[in-house]
Amino acid sequence: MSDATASGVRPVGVAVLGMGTVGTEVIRYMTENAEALAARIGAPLALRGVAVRDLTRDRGVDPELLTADPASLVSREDVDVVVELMGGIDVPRPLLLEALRHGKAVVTANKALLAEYTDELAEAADSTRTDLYFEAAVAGAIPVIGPLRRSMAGDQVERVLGIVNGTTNYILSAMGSTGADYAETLAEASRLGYAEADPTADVEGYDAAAKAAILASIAFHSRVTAGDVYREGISRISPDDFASARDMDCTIKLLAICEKLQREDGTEAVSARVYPALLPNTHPLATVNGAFNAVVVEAEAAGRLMFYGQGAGGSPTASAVLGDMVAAARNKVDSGRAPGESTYAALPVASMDEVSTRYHVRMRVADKPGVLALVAAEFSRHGVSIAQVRQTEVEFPESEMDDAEPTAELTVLTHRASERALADTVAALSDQDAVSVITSVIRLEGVDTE
Ligand SMILES: NC(=O)C1=CN([C@@H]2O[C@H](COP(=O)(O)OP(=O)(O)OC[C@H]3O[C@@H](n4cnc5c(N)ncnc54)[C@H](O)[C@@H]3O)[C@@H](O)[C@H]2O)C=CC1
Ligand SMILES: N[C@@H](CC=O)C(=O)O
Ligand code: NA
Repeated sequence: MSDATASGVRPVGVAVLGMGTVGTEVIRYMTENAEALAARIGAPLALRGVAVRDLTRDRGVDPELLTADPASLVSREDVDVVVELMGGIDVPRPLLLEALRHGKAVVTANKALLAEYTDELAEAADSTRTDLYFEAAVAGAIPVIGPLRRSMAGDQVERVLGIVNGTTNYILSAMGSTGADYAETLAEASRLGYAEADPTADVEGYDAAAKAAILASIAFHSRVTAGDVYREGISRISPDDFASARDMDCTIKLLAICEKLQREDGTEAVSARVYPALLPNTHPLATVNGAFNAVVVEAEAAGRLMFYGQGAGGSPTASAVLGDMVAAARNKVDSGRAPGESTYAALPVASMDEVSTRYHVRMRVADKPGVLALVAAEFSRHGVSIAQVRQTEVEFPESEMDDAEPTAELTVLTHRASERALADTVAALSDQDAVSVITSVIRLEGVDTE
């Protein structure tokens, strides 16, 4: 990227903070496609500096551009756009506030930061009428933030349902299709550059929860933070759960569900939740596998939309970062502005107790007369209607036959019920002597019937 052009157009100065999986690809494409990007922007991009931790590594970038001091880049006169690809919260947060308050546009992929501090960052951007772009923060390469912020700004979004974490989808897809080992598949996802620096963020649902918070905030024009999102990860999902899913012609996906709920008093609230769920094989999201993501948006005027693509990986994510960079750079050339953030609706966040869905409960019970009736009575006592029941005898190894009590595996699929009623039912069953263990409770989503 040159610092001047034959036409004398002032270049748009870019600083990149972090040159890891995503940053490396962003800089590669910036360099390889410099002319095309300049034509689209109306001016060339000029890489002013790259913040890295290790200055000694050869990164294919002019060593003169490398710095271990990201703060030195964010307020430089010759920097117009700051691209943050470091991750984490405590280090990038002050850096990006400083950049925005100096009128630099910010492009970031940092969902953990945005899920907590979008309001503060947006306010800083407004204070100097500069831009905050973050398409890469949710669902990698998939353009879903832009459509929600811009294309659907005139519609009434009712629900956003998606697979928004590539690492867990890669793991669950492998477990479901080949019975792959959880730990080995997670290690492979890290090797492929899908997982966060700490993969706990992925497998315990924190990453998906951060993305759900961002989606809910934009879709419902309200402030939803990661802490507002009900979150379950996938580490408890077992091969037996997949066997059960197959028996029901279902698969298991980690879903992010953001929706407006009508409360009993007629007011609206926002529910945002992330959990592994059974999904019928006929559902469009059931065929989203590997590190792919997909987001289904349901809106009053548009109806149902689905956005699909690679949700993780350095190159796919770089696509979204580069798109934002072009937009931010064009705005610097043309004095335009990115779509703003509006939390005017200020809807309250619903508690999980206000959510109702369907549940698949698996338990080990004594195989003797009256147990089935006892279990059914507990569901009935808590107002949970049973849709299907399945009981199979448990086979014991020869060596355990003499001492083993006849035991059965009992599976109950419910009709729609409240989280509270289901939780109370499970607690009551756990207290029953005839129920030795509740082996799993998984919600069933994507089924329109009650
Ligand atoms: N990997 C992926 O598929 C996606 C990642 N993201 C997000 O993009 C961001 C970057 O992700 P990755 O590139 O995968 O992470 P990474 O861990 O591969 O790269 C981060 C880089 O930033 C550097 N860094 C961290 N703190 C620094 C500091 N104080 N000074 C200088 N350098 C520093 C690290 O040394 C590392 O090279 C994260 O916020 C992540 O959540 C978003 C979408 C997809
Ligand atoms: N670790 C994340 C990266 C993209 O956001 C994921 O697996 O989706
Ligand atoms: Na995206």
